[in-house]
Amino acid sequence: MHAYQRDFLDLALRRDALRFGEFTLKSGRISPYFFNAGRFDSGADLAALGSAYAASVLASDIGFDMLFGPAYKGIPLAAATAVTLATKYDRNVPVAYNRKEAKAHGEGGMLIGAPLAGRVLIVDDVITAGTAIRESLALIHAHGATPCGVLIALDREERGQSTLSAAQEVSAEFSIPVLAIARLTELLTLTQNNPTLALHHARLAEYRQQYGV
Ligand SMILES: O=P(O)(O)OC[C@H]1O[C@H](OP(=O)(O)OP(=O)(O)O)[C@H](O)[C@@H]1O
Ligand SMILES: O=C(O)c1cc(=O)[nH]c(=O)[nH]1
Repeated sequence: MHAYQRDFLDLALRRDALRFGEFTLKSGRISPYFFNAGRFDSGADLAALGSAYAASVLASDIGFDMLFGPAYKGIPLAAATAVTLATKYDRNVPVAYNRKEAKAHGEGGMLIGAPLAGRVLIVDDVITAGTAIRESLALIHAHGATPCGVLIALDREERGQSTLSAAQEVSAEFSIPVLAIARLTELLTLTQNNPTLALHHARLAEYRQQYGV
């Protein structure tokens, strides 16, 4: 495990953004753990996340013109990443978000922020079965823009529509990279090696047997 992955998982555990128990997921799967990016709820937390996301994408060879943060939790993550890119790396990129329900008054519509154009990098919190990312990809295509990659904090490494993981499927089907700061693999390593988390390890491993790749 890399130091930046441990730092991210440690922060998530300290903030209770990573919890163990029984959680129903968007896919209907019942999971023994849950990543709630909404717990990164201070300026300092968002700055730390923005730095981790920005560093990950800049260390990759993904070329991008703008960021897109899917509602809801992708919104502050894309914003934090855009702020870091501008303030730390002198790279001012446009940023856009969507609404879950269309707005019928004022400016109206589903999209907020910069028009979707050029190479769009999706910034979200987590990928499970890939539904949210596929919706974002469809939205970007529908606006005539080009998705160029997906940047997430946690890849749960779960099966999508085939025997591949959702991240692998999206990557192969759309010919784009899916970059994650950490994966279930690192979480399993952490829970195995940390005495206070060891009791969760078996349930995570069992869940991986059921839904993982
Ligand atoms: O890969 P998937 O199976 O689609 O699951 C992952 C998605 O589920 C959550 O979104 P959700 O819309 O539930 O919640 P949010 O409004 O809190 O972002 C999460 O933020 C991911 O976007
Ligand atoms: O699959 C989901 O719905 C999901 C999983 C997870 O760990 N965190 C989250 O916000 N959603």
